[in-house]
Amino acid sequence: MPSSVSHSSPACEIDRSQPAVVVEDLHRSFGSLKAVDGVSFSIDHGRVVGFVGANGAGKTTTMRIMATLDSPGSGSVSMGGHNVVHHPAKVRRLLGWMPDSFGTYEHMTVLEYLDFYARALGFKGADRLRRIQEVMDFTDLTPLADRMSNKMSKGQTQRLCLGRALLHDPQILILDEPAAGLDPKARVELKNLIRILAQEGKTILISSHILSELGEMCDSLLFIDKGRIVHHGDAESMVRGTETAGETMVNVQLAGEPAKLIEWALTAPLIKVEEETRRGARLRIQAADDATLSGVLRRMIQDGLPVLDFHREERRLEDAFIDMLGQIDKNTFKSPPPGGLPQKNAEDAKKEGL
Ligand SMILES: Nc1ncnc2c1ncn2[C@@H]1O[C@H](COP(=O)(O)OP(=O)(O)OP(=O)(O)O)[C@@H](O)[C@H]1O
Repeated sequence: MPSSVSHSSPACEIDRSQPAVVVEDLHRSFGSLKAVDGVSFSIDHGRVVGFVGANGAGKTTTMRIMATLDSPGSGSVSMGGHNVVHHPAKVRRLLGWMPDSFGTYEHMTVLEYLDFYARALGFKGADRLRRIQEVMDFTDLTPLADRMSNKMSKGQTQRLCLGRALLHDPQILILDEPAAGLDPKARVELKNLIRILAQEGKTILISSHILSELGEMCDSLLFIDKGRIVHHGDAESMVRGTETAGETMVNVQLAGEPAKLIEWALTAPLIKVEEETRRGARLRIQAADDATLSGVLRRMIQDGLPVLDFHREERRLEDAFIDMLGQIDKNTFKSPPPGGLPQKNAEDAKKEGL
């Protein structure tokens, strides 16, 4: 795969005296529903920012306004120094938009599809053919040039959609869920393309539900919930910021029935079941010191649990996000069964070396 997809002619003038993207107090409602409710953020040139939020949080609505496809109720958005409402044509010239779903046309090959959009963008003659070839090489679509565009795999279709968005060599890219539905190999390929685009200095806003991948790929993460930005920072500070002092997440695997571990954890002091896993569970232990953690392991073994693996986990971005929103699924914090052993309080348990 080639290492670059830059084009010699600039797509549109871009004002570098201000951030590439500035969103200020953006609102957009559908009837009584406030889909975007006072969103503000900015993105510096050449940064890759992940846009994260639950279904219906307001990501697509925000991105569509940024891409000039919808109008704000109030507030303002400027892309490359151009206001999306006052100068949509300028914004479109410097912007590549990859929607979360897009239509391909029947009876149109990959080459014809890209050619159609290249013509619409004003490319002419040899320049157009050269540009299409550059984009097909970059997205690894050259071997598929004659393939019907509506008869491709999801990964190939996403590469075509990205290729279409790159034709005019935009400086800013907005990618809405580009990795959705891709298998692991296709996700890695897409991630590599995004990494190269980032190295070329493009400003990229990318939404996804796969937080761990976004954490690796992005300089910072923008978290949105119910139409409001709830955090903007790098993945590490996000994880640190939501860390609960004195807690440790431990992943435990058993040789036998995982249910035994869950049953045991329900009655054990200091321990909550964060998530049941195929062979055991992730446990949230209200302690961070070695003595207490080794005491927990000792107690498991004394109580006859066939422990195969017991290790501290790095805190996951998903956990941090859920904690931040205060949306921990209460079902994972099960109460002791009726008639079960009473929970000791944390202080008592610590005194007993647990
Ligand atoms: N055209 C529309 N008409 C009515 N409601 C809409 C419209 N577009 C979006 N909404 C609503 O606005 C809210 C935000 O939707 P949006 O698509 O922006 O969320 P999202 O974060 O992109 O979600 P997802 O991850 O599911 O794509 C949702 O409740 C959605 O149902």
